[in-house]
Amino acid sequence: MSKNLSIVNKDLKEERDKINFNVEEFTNWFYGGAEKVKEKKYIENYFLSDKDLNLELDTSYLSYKDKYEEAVRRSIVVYKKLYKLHNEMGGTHEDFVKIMENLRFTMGAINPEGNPFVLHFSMFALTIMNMTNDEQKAEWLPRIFNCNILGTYAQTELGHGTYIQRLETTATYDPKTKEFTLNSPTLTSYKWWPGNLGHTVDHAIVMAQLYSQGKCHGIQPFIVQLRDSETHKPLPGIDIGDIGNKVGFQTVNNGFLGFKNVKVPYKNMLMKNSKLLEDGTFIKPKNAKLNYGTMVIIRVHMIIDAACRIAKATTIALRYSLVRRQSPINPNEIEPKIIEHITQQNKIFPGIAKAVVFKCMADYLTKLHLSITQEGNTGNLARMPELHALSCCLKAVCTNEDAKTVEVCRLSCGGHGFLRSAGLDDVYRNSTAAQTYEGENTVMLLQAARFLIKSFNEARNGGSLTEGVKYLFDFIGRNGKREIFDNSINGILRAIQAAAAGRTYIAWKHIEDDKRHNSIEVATNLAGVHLTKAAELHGYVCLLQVGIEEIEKIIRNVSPALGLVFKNILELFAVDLILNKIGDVIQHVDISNEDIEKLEKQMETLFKFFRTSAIGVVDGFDFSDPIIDSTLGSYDGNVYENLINAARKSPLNQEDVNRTFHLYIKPFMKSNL
Ligand SMILES: CCCCCCCCCCCCCCCCCCCCC/C=C/C(=O)SCCNC(=O)CCNC(=O)[C@H](O)C(C)(C)COP(=O)(O)OP(=O)(O)OC[C@H]1O[C@@H](n2cnc3c(N)ncnc32)[C@H](O)[C@@H]1OP(=O)(O)O
Ligand SMILES: Cc1cc2nc3c(=O)[nH]c(=O)nc-3n(C[C@H](O)[C@H](O)[C@H](O)COP(=O)(O)OP(=O)(O)OC[C@H]3O[C@@H](n4cnc5c(N)ncnc54)[C@H](O)[C@@H]3O)c2cc1C
Repeated sequence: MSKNLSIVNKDLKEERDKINFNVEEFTNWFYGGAEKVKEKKYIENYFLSDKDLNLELDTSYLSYKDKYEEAVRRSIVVYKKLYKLHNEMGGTHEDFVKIMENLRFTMGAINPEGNPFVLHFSMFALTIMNMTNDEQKAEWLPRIFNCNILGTYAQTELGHGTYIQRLETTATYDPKTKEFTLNSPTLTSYKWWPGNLGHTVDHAIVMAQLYSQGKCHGIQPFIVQLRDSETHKPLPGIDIGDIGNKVGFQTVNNGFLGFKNVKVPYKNMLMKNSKLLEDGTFIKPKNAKLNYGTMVIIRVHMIIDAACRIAKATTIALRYSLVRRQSPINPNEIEPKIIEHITQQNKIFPGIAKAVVFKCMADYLTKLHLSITQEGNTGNLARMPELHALSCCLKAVCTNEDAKTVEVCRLSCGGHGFLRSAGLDDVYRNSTAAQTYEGENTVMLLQAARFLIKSFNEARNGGSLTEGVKYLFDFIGRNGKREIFDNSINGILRAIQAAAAGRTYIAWKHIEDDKRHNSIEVATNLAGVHLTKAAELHGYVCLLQVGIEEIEKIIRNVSPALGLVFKNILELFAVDLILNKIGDVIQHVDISNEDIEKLEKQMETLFKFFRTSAIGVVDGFDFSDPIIDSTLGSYDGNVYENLINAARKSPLNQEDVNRTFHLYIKPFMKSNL
């Protein structure tokens, strides 16, 4: 997609003239190579240039219902084109995934408040791909791929989202009719939240408690038809609808769903993992948690989403900060660009570094997921808990950081940041939604902490540990002595590791002490705050460790000028991290006041260096103007023209006197009260 062709603001041009590395080289890294960048630009342009999308229409002014209808209309334009492009590209599955992955971000510009088909093209399809036997794949995949049926993933209920073992929807098998009967026995058993469920899809993966031969066999996935394929009317026994207005995701069409004696054929239970014989005999899977697999895949994908939201928000905040002038630093000088205020740099530069490090982590986790899945396909499930713990931990840490950073970016744009046209509100709403969906973040941290405590026990007993938690051995080896701080990047990593291990030890000790008077479960609950802190610190250890490893590799493969920028970014991430976690570090590391002052000074030096590179890095994220969709963050930096133009489009400005004046205001003013 070409940059905006209008004249670039002179302050922004002056900044770009000073960039001392090759921006394109950075972009090539961010998207995985020059070929991928070309592909991304092509796909973006292919979709966004379509006039039928009518992207001129600002949907934020529409009613709830109109927003949904417009989102469906636009999505259909997109998906028709997707299939056309897929055919042109050769029609392989890889081509499809390639388009989908690029489309994910383009979709944000097309449906800023969410995509009413996202669950079909993600959780629904992925569950069928990964949890079915061969016959089921043959039956369902072509229909899903061709969109002859549309589906969602219906797990959460009114009463339970986190504790999925206690979901209440039942699926009772009758071997005589070879059917399941689905029921929602209570109000709290109603499915509640599934995206696209309300009025869009006609099928769902339904997670329900399986009853057979008089016993409950835990939650299992079923594919269930919900609406008639011709009329789209709910089928008999199905009570379905939209859950109403939300904080965000307005056009995702999250829904509710109740069942009353709904019959589902035998072949519709997904049977790759658990199996039910036709006579009703249940055969347990190798690991009961295999049914949670789709959630793991999506959590892995959520890290790159977090990186991209931060990249987008920092692009807006930085470009704006380079053209906005306010408050002279020296009283007799002209007002500087607001970025010259060091506090502004402190708000934005660490965010840019996070986007880069999260992208490194997303690449790492994607590879790890692939390799553990391949092991799983050969029957080796040994590393499933490690992947589960890591994906929970990073999903929580990255989306928490994401929401925090996006909000700081909004604040860094002052009053204008509060305008919808600034483009930060939808990013924030999507960030904060991600803190809850696919596992509430506290709960995710507690899952990761379980793994940490297990590993700590293992380390104490001289057992073996997975690579990512080997630092627990160092802590135990120090035998109560504190880690000595040294001010290098690896020194910072060791300090954060010591803090994470130390907090794990505090949580472990808390549990051990409380166990004397309580059950292990109660003792674990009482240690909850320590456990979440330990898991959070562990997440930062992983990010820094992977950041160091990946960025060292990158530096070896890019030009020296870009290498220096990456080095600067890594140090920014590390120093910002240790200063933010200094309380935890002080508890477990021998670090002096002078060391801390040195770190603070180092941060200032890092800011100074990054001051000239920052614009190159955010330009290198390569968000085109339609994707940025921001009056403050467009490539040309013409923020004031953009702001007034956007304001003029307000529906209230389409007439110079609003009817409420004659209806209410004038009579009120003339009434003399
Ligand atoms: C048409 C063609 C398409 C082609 C497709 C191509 C697609 C390619 C592109 C893909 C693009 C992707 C795009 C992504 C965008 C997606 C946008 C999505 C929009 C939003 C959708 C939102 C959806 C949802 O929210 S779905 C609902 C999610 N719900 C949750 O997350 C619930 C959270 N709760 C849990 O996960 C569990 O209940 C848990 C883990 C908290 C506890 O479970 P439990 O059974 O009660 O477990 P417990 O007894 O406590 O034991 C813990 C024990 O179990 C181990 N464990 C748990 N889970 C796992 C696991 N998954 N794997 C391995 N082990 C696991 C855990 O380790 C503990 O072990 P021990 O400590 O040893 O006991
Ligand atoms: C935008 C959005 C989209 C969604 N899309 C889907 C979808 O497509 N399909 C689907 O099935 N679901 C979907 N969900 C549901 C989502 O997965 C759940 O809301 C989420 O897993 C949290 O569960 P909950 O709502 O039951 O929260 P609760 O578990 O009730 O959480 C409430 C509070 O209790 C705390 N808490 C709960 N359990 C524990 C514990 N064990 N230890 C400590 N604290 C605890 C939590 O930390 C939280 O503070 C969506 C949700 C949202 C917001």
